Amino acid sequence: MSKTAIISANDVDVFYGEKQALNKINLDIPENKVTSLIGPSGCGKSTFLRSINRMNDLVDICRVEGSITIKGQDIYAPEVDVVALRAKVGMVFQKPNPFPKSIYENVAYGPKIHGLAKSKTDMDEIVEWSLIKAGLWKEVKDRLDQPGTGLSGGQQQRLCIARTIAVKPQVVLMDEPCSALDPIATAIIEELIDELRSNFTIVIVTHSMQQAARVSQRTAFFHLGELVESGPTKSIFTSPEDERTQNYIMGRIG
Ligand SMILES: Nc1ncnc2c1ncn2[C@@H]1O[C@H](COP(=O)(O)OP(=O)(O)OP(=O)(O)O)[C@@H](O)[C@H]1O
Repeated sequence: MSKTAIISANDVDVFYGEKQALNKINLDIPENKVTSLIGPSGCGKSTFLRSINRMNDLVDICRVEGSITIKGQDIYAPEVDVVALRAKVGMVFQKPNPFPKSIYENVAYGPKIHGLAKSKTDMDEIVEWSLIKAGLWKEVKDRLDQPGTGLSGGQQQRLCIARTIAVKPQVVLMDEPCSALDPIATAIIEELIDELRSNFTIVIVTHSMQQAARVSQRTAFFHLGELVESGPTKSIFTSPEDERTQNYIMGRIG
């Protein structure tokens, strides 16, 4: 594991039943940077992302082998509390999915179940901090009691980001967080991702190479369940070492 890596995947294999979706993945993910996972459809990007917070545990037929460590701790060790792990490694999904509750309650939910606020004042502060960090505070501060589902798609996605960061995770996983958004909402989220990396380590799956180039410092290219290469985003896009990466970047595959 390199010195600056917060997440380290070592020989990770993932199977769905008999079918192997990931083959011997070795990847170090550095702290306080944005790492994007790119590659053609079905190459295993989401599977890898979901193995970082054990979301794959929810799929009965899914089996993970090898090891993934976060700050040196094996997240698949038997003593790991998966609920606590998912607070430490939060996730933002493709489609904004706020709870059918108020804006305030959407953000307060995580801190409440993890006992992070001792008083209403504490909770108010956490909610405000999270909404500010998610770039949503100004737009919603006068209507915190209104339903989160009443916001626009882009605002809902920022609400989901606020909800994720409210429990102060170390890592935020994002699975195509802009794919349901228009270009303006996408640009706002991309700017936000750049700001968030000072507090969090971000791993993002994206189909858009332009997005990977805009938001990430590191890029990992997956193909048919293999990690073909990874490195600084600029090098991956301007001088990839492997022909498969080159072909993907030139639009010849995927
Ligand atoms: N729940 C599941 N059950 C069975 N097979 C699955 C499941 N989820 C994914 N797979 C298979 O694992 C492989 C990798 O899928 P995955 O969704 O990780 O790829 P991806 O690169 O994220 O694709 P996309 O870009 O289309 O989202 C595919 O062959 C897919 O069919």
